[in-house]
Amino acid sequence: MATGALWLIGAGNMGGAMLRGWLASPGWARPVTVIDPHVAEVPNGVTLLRELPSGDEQPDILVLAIKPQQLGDVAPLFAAKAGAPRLLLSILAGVETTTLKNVVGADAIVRAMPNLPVSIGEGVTALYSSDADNGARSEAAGLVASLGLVEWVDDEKLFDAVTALSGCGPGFLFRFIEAMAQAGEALGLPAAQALRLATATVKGSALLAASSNEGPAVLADRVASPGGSTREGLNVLDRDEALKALMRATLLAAAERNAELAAAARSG
Ligand SMILES: NC(=O)C1=CN([C@@H]2O[C@H](COP(=O)(O)OP(=O)(O)OC[C@H]3O[C@@H](n4cnc5c(N)ncnc54)[C@H](O)[C@@H]3O)[C@@H](O)[C@H]2O)C=CC1
Ligand SMILES: O=C(O)[C@@H]1CCC=N1
Repeated sequence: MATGALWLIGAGNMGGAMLRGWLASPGWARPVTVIDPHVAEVPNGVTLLRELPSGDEQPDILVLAIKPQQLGDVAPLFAAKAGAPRLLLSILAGVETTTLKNVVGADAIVRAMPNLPVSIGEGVTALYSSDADNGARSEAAGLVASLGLVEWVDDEKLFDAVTALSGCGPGFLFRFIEAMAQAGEALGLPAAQALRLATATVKGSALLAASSNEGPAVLADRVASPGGSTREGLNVLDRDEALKALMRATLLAAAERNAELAAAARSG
């Protein structure tokens, strides 16, 4: 297991989730420094700094996990440094490689789009790099492998799409669970019980879909006996492609926002 120092700039919702995932992964051996002016505490063994150290010291791996709108705050600190990290892993939605190269630099830059379940090793991390060699690519992939599924994206233009799907996706699914539970409640179930049923149903269905050789359309048909109640419910979701149209509009709105964030970061 690699042992070079890792600096994590920003340990909020997502940086914190990655940190928890890494520290829980077997054999994790890198010394970690969190740089965050606001985070209340960090796990045992992790160093906390309130700002990027001045001077030319650089880590082996720098993980950038601030908000895209906060990039301008750290830019002058990086500009003042003579060197650059060996590998930069940026999880900033929308912010492109060219912008990262201008602001931070690094021998190799890899964009990563994780999602919140990385904190329990069940996440998805999409990766893209225009300049990393095979060694740096496998190092980046190895870094996130313990956090769940890893998928490379070949074209940076598709990064906004994976961000909308798997990066934002947990947010949409949490909303779905909430809506399903509330619908159960409207049919008379106690709220807490409805939430338990909805959460376990989504979990079990996702596990089954992930382990099955059959696609979700076939699996849905397995639940829907002809003339039965599931079919009546599916008819509501399928009428005028109601659910599909809603998901298309949802992902499009998220992808368009990523493109706006990229444009803002480009213009500094
Ligand atoms: N929340 C999510 O599910 C996902 C977020 N992302 C990306 O992760 C990044 C962070 O998002 P969240 O964690 O949700 O935001 P957040 O607001 O929870 O975390 C940002 C952290 O950065 C810290 N910070 C602010 N200014 C700083 C500075 N100058 N130096 C060091 N740290 C600073 C804040 O104190 C905070 O702890 C964003 O770029 C977002 O696009 C990517 C995938 C999923
Ligand atoms: O909402 C956001 O901007 C970030 C990007 C992916 C998930 N959360």
